Amino acid sequence: MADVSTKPYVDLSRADWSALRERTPLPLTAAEVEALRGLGDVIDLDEVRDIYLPLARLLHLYVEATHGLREALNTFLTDPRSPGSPPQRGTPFVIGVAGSVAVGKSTVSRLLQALLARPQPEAEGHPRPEAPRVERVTTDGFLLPKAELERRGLMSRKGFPESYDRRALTRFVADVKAGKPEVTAPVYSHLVYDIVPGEHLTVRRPDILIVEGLNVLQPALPGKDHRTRVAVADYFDFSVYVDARTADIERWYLHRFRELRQTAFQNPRSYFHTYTGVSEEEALDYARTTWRTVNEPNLRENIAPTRGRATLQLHKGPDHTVERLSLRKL
Ligand SMILES: Nc1ncnc2c1ncn2[C@@H]1O[C@H](COP(=O)(O)OP(=O)(O)O)[C@@H](O)[C@H]1O
Ligand SMILES: CC(C)(COP(=O)(O)O)[C@@H](O)C(=O)NCCC(=O)O
Repeated sequence: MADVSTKPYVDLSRADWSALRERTPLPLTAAEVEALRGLGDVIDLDEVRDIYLPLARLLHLYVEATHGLREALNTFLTDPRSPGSPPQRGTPFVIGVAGSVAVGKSTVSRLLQALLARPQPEAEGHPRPEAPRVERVTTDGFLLPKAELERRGLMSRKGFPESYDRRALTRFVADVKAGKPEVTAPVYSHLVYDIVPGEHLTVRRPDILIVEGLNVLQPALPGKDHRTRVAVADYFDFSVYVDARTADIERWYLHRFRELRQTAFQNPRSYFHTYTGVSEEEALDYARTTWRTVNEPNLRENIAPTRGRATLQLHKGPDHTVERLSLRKL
């Protein structure tokens, strides 16, 4: 597995990576397997064991290392003239999850949330740490409201960087990262295809925050005054790019649309309810057009170019199983 190349990433085959699970303590208990099944996704349990358990272990190592850095910072900041000067409190560890529409970001994020929230093993000489509190937010809450997208002529650019209130998203993550006791985010409804007026989600100083969205690895826009602005990714301690071949992602997108037509779209309040009253072929034609004119160009122009900014790239095969991984060297 030795990697002597000068590339910024270490490439690991599935076999290399899954061998690391031998070093991952705490295999899943039967109750945890049941709980994971209850997440609502069809996740193969071998995949959880071979790919996502080692990933959760790696993330815990990063969290611990970050705590170590904070202690070093506190030592540095301690004023020798007033030894009682207050130490900096720990701030949440922030993980970004990026990738195309329908590549599996939500599934990976929900899984990581469940795995990271498991109680951690006792380290020698230390009391058993409490199970971390892990919160998850999706960036769709920061999409501009439908009326505003219509006003700006952006309805066919939904998911493109300009369809979001990027400042509000960055401010949200900056506030969480800074340790604010309560930070709120707007909520998007896939049912009505719009922001829900008056609804918010509140994040209260979690140990770990997962921020999932198409554009979370986008660099900052240059400021009007040419001063550098910050982007949401500047607050990430770790990031994952979920990668797959475009033809596979299109197939997953169409498959999900077909499933939603049998379930969520049946609700008369659904924005897509009309697609339950036409033939499957007609409904799929609409989905294919949305893929070809919105989601695929967004992937090509905006999302895929951010892949090289991620700490870890998961490369999926046609059946969602991870075939290879690229882990950034520090
Ligand atoms: N690991 C996986 N195994 C099987 N199916 C998956 C997996 N990940 C995602 N899917 C399926 O692929 C589709 C897209 O996944 P989703 O997590 O909703 O994507 P995104 O959040 O990127 O839009 C869904 O139908 C989901 O059930
Ligand atoms: C809501 C989305 C922009 C994704 O949001 P996000 O990743 O920011 O949470 C996307 O799922 C979407 O609805 N795109 C519009 C095109 C389509 O209907 O597929």
